[in-house]
Amino acid sequence: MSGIHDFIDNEVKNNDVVLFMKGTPQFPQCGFSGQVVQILDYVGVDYKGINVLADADLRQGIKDYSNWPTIPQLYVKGEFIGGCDIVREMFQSGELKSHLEGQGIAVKGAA
Ligand SMILES: N[C@@H](CCC(=O)N[C@@H](CS)C(=O)NCC(=O)O)C(=O)O
Ligand code: FES
Repeated sequence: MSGIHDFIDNEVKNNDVVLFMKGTPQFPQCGFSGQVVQILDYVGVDYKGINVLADADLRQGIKDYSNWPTIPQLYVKGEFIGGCDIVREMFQSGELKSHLEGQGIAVKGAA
């Protein structure tokens, strides 16, 4: 358990934008994860996708780490942002882009 916690901790602290998801950015294996992939790609931000389906301990571990019951989960600069609903709302309001820019993270897309 602490091994998974440390793995997650390292990933979210060493990558500006991390998406814990089902499947990969190239091949999402759930519509909720796929929606966040589409949004991040549209915004044009670089991110690391981590497939929780590859590891049952990781799938549970990220829920414990974030105290959030579902996948996907988006992290920006080590901070938990939310799941699909929250990311979509932030995207629609423009808050996602402004939050990324406020953190000094490049956004290259039209949004
Ligand atoms: N309303 C959620 C949708 C995500 C969701 O419901 N995920 C479910 C189905 S993919 C989940 O992760 N269930 C626990 C699991 O599969 O481990 C959100 O905003 O992210
Ligand atoms: S895997 Fe069935 S809803 Fe996500």
